[in-house]
Amino acid sequence: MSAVTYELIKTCKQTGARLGKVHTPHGSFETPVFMPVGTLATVKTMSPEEITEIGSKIILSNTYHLWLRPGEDIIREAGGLHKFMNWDGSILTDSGGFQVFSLSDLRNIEEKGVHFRNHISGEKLFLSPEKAMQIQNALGSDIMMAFDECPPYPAEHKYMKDSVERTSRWAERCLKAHERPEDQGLFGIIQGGEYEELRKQSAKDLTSLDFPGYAIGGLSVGEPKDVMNRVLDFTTHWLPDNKPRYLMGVGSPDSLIDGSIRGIDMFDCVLPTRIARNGTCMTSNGRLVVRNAKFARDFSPLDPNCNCHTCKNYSRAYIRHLIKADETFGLRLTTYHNLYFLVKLMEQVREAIKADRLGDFREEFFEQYGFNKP
Ligand SMILES: Nc1cc(CSc2ncc[nH]2)c2nc(N)[nH]c(=O)c2c1
Repeated sequence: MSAVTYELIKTCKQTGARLGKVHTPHGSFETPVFMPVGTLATVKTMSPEEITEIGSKIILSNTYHLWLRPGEDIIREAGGLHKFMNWDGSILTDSGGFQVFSLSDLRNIEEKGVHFRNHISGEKLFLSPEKAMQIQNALGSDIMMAFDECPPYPAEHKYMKDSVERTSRWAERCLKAHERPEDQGLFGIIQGGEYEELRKQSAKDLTSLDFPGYAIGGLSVGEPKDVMNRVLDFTTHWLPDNKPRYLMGVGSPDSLIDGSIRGIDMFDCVLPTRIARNGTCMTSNGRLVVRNAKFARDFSPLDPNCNCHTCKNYSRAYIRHLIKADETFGLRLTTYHNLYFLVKLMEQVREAIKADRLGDFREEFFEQYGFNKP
């Protein structure tokens, strides 16, 4: 019995969206779901209690970062990542390959794994499918990701084909190296760029290995949104209905809705927490850059339609003042609001699926948020 199982509850009659539930050793969560990112064992500026208060039941963390600092041995000795960070919900950890390519130089990828330079100390390091499994086993995450290569966008077909075939061989090595599949679910990651037959090959290779869930990787790497949507349209066809589908690194409110419409169940993105730290907020009427001078005497909430702690207690003028004064409390208020906004957005998506009207909801949300503006 896998540690992670999926329950398909219903499919939206108006779109390809699915209402489901994922069960892990640390609880269950409804899908489609947005997962806050806590790269270094914290969702930046938020306490675990606040993440729970916002309504999140699963967060992400990073194998690469925690391996480098503080080291998986310390986290293992603490009793695992849940105990170390005092979070008793579910945790998904990415496998490190993507972070090596986005953070380190001196990268040399070969069949055995990836040689690179530690982006903090400069020392030469090596990460392999086996090492990525060993680290995630030590972290004790509920959902582990296979070690993959996420090629740059765009990539030549020949390079992408060789990379997909290596990522499939690495996936098999991950399954062999994974110590406790009964305690931690391991998801395979589909690659293949924008090439339909490579996405089909990757999906067939990985679904033949029968992972408890599948991620669609290699997207949200700079490609236009219509390319991402086209790749989703044909890739989900080759994924089983009874397993979760996780679109990595996505995203913005429009991509969360469009990905849900295309049958994606799980999303993550650093966007809401990252833009919050420079004073940019997501609101039901579009983005609001609260540090702008025009809000200096605006005593209304960030979003008049939001019931979050920030919007019920603090004004744009006050939050602008804190951000301009580099007061940490300001970042906490914007981060709390942005995460609450996306968690609530996914609740609305799930409600729209229940009512078989996600297509109508998309039109209403896009209109109010301003996505349709030329
Ligand atoms: N866009 C994108 C984002 C991420 C990071 S997801 C994440 N890790 C930690 C937080 N969020 C990816 N990760 C992997 N392993 N493979 C990918 O193809 C890929 C693509």
